Amino acid sequence: MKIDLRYATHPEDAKRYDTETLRRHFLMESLFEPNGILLTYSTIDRVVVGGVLPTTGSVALTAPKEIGSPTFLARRELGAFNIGGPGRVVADGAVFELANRDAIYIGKDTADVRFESVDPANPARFYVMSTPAHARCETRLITAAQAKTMAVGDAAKSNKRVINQYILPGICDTCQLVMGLTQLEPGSMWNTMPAHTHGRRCEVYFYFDLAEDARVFHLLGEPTETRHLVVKNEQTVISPSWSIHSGVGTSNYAFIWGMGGDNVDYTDMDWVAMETLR
Ligand SMILES: O=C[C@H](O)[C@@H](O)CC(=O)C(=O)O
Ligand SMILES: [Zn+2]
Repeated sequence: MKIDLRYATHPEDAKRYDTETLRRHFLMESLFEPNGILLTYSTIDRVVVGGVLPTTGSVALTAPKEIGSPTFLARRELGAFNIGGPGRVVADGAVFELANRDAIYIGKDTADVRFESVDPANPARFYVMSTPAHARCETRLITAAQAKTMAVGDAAKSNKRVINQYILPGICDTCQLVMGLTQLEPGSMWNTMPAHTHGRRCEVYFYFDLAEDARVFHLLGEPTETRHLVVKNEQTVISPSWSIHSGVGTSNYAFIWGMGGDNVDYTDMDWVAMETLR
């Protein structure tokens, strides 16, 4: 396992960052390594995000020093989405089968977590996100069919997409972790415009299902001080609570969003009027 430490940033500092500095603080460029776990630990809401790519072996979630506990989930909860071939998560001996786009919520106190692929030639790819948790919610599989879907946007605005909510109260009990997956329709490239912030929570976007030469111009920054990051397939951007998080692609794409912070109310967003954006 490799874990990269990132620190929180004040928006007055962030507005002076050049491209390279923005990328160093807010972008995770690489998440997958065969039979490995690549994580980023951010002091923003103490979220941990990353990827697990089991091929021939069973990949165990160990607790590096940054986690500060004997096991990874002693004081945390975790969500994992499979974006690859058929996979398996084993949580304290209980086996969960995850097809493509199925997710699992793993509750606090789960001591032993392992990730596996059914077929090493068509490996599972798990995108994971973890937040601190101080109560145990039940570990459970949320299949793509069980997610709550919301069709939003329209083709004339190039933002027709389906927001799939997976880890949210009412669908799956959780302490502070909230996660879902948004799929853009062919011909639609914009997500989340008009944009919003939510001072109560940070948000992480993991973009995937992009062709090798496709890019998403991810928008971040305070609404009156926007910046962009050019993002490619399977890259991740962290948005502090003061930042918008929106993007436009050179093609359609999908992304997994996840939040951590002070509430688990999906609708708690501060919408930004177009007139305000700079
Ligand atoms: O706070 C919620 C999030 O930003 C996302 O759910 C937005 C999103 O998936 C979309 O607009 O497509
Ligand atoms: Zn948001």
